[in-house]
Amino acid sequence: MASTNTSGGTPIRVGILGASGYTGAELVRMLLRHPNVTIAALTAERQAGKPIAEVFPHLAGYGLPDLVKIDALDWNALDFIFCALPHGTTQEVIAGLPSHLKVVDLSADFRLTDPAEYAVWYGHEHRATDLQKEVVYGLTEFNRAAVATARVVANPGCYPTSSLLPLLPLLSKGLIESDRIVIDAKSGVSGAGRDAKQANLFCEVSEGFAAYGVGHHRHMPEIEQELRGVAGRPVTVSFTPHLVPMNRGMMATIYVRMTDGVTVDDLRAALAARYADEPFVGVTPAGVNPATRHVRASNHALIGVTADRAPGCAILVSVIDNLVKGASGQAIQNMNVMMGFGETTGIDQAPLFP
Ligand SMILES: NC(=O)C1=CN([C@@H]2O[C@H](COP(=O)(O)OP(=O)(O)OC[C@H]3O[C@@H](n4cnc5c(N)ncnc54)[C@H](OP(=O)(O)O)[C@@H]3O)[C@@H](O)[C@H]2O)C=CC1
Ligand SMILES: CC(=O)N[C@@H](CCC(=O)OP(=O)(O)O)C(=O)O
Repeated sequence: MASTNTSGGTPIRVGILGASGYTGAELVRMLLRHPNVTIAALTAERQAGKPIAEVFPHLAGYGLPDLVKIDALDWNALDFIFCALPHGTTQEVIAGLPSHLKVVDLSADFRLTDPAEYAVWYGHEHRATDLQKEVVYGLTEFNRAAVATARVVANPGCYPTSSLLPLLPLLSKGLIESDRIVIDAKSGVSGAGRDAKQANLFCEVSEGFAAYGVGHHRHMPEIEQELRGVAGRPVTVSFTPHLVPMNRGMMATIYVRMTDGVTVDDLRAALAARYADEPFVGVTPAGVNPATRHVRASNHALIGVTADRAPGCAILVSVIDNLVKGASGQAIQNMNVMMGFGETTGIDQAPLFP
């Protein structure tokens, strides 16, 4: 039941570092149906030595390699690496890889281009500043050309992905003010990873929901970095994430002030035009707002635009699946671009509904 190559070419040999985590499992699930890929190596830390089916029973029967420690890998037997390790553990690992390997890093370790800003938000010095200079930020729809020639791509965070997809086109066209952006975001609990933490226990997350990282979440500088790039000046956002009692899914409800003379219909038309040729990003019709279940387990993003009662203001509702477009799906999308495969290959599943 391993993946079969229908393209005629030799499949590339892929290694997944952190395969015993949630994003690692999603990479395996989707890559199993990718015709240009052979899953050649899977790593874990505490779970090393086990068959992956022991850690994830849903992945039994696919002929997958066992989980091993990173230092047991033969890099010469691999062509491409997905790095799905916790942030802070990744910089030295990727900096130490032989140069024939292309890499998509799902962690936050290479997303901030300024190491000084990284040190402020992540609490330690950046450990691979030379490599940082060549890493490309992989919000695919906005960086396709640079991703195509990159050796190492930093996959965006889930909150930044859901926030930037609606905001970048509107800000770059001068349709919204850059100083009045409020992002109220919600994530499913899988966003916190599979590691056991008290805050993620059933009794802590069920039957209620909570804000966290209020006023200081580390995705703020990532969002602001990318908005600054299109605005041409510093942008400060108000961003509050919430943990909601569902396994997967993410919604960013974004409040913006339109520039003088701009209407909500202008915003919707600009987003629809920007994404008309994009396979994974859609804009809902007037009066329709997207829900997380409309993109569940898919690489799709959906954006709704509605007038606010406050004059001159609009509300953008943006949904993704945090584990797919917010992580593993976008990582495969980036691999497809880096390797010259069809961009939707292996990730063209329709959303799972209900
Ligand atoms: N979950 C999400 O929705 C998203 C996650 N991300 C990012 O992707 C990365 C992976 O996230 P996720 O899959 O949720 O994390 P998990 O906690 O579920 O998995 C982490 C993986 O890394 C391994 N690992 C942990 N510590 C080390 C170490 N010191 N050395 C080597 N391997 C180690 C774990 O192995 P073991 O199980 O053996 O301990 C496990 O395989 C993170 O950087 C995360 O921030 C990005 C976007 C969204
Ligand atoms: C629910 C939850 O805890 N979510 C994570 C974000 C997941 C993600 O995208 O984080 P990285 O930047 O680490 O890749 C958080 O808030 O830290």
